[in-house]
Amino acid sequence: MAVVTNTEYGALPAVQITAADGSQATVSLFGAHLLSWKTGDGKERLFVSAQTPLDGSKAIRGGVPVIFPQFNVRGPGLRHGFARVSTWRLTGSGGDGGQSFLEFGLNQNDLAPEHAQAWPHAFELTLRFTLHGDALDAQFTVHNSGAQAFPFGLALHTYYDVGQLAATSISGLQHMRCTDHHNETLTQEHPALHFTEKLDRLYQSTPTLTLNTANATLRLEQQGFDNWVVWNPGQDDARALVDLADDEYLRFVCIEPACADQRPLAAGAKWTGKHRIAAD
Ligand SMILES: O=P(O)(O)OC[C@H]1O[C@H](O)[C@H](O)[C@@H](O)[C@@H]1O
Repeated sequence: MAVVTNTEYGALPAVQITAADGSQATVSLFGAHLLSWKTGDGKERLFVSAQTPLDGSKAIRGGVPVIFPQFNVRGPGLRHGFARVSTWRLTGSGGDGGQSFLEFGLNQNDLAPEHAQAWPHAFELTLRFTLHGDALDAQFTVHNSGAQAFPFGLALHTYYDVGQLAATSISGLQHMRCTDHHNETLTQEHPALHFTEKLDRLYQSTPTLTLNTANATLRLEQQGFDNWVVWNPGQDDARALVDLADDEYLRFVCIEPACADQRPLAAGAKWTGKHRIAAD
């Protein structure tokens, strides 16, 4: 049986689930933010900055920030949206038979007044994390519970602990077109994407990618998302981020299933995206 406990991460109330095989996930209610995912061997798979505030004053730098209702500045509202700075509800937990889950919900009644005013729509977000052997599944649903369509963008902005950036690469993007941070469109020629400088790229989605690090291979799968975003700030941008130590950029990459451009959701409709991260 899975064991679910209430805990704290920094000053943030969090929920921890431990599966029968010892794999474990810790999620703060602030942002429904996955802060730690350990596989059954005890290995931490996610990166969290040592400099990030953990008191709800700011979005958390690391783990899996939930981005909604807009990606970055691709919309009229708050950069990367309000979901990562809102307090969600735990709506379910439990599991057996090798599947242990935590589920979180957020709707318009949970929002701070300034966010509800800036984005005046009725909605219900559901995010379920499931531990499944050496894999973690995230299922993200957006329900338009109002009477009018609304536009949205989103992402699961996952920070992977890669140990050494220089020994890290991503395969599965060869021949894919992408847009970089200069807004230039290019085609990736090499089979593997390496990190030798700042990288901020938006690719069209593919069903599967592989993240290769010095110590691990992770297989990333998605269904329902439009894009993969790949980000590492590089040395100069890392220095400018107050919630990241100067050399921490050498320890993580973000690989994010996303719907970066705003898309409409009709009244009563639901969008669902699925993401699986499987360790070898
Ligand atoms: O600093 P944040 O608001 O968390 O954004 C962090 C990063 O998110 C995404 O990966 C974007 O592609 C980057 O351009 C951005 O810098």
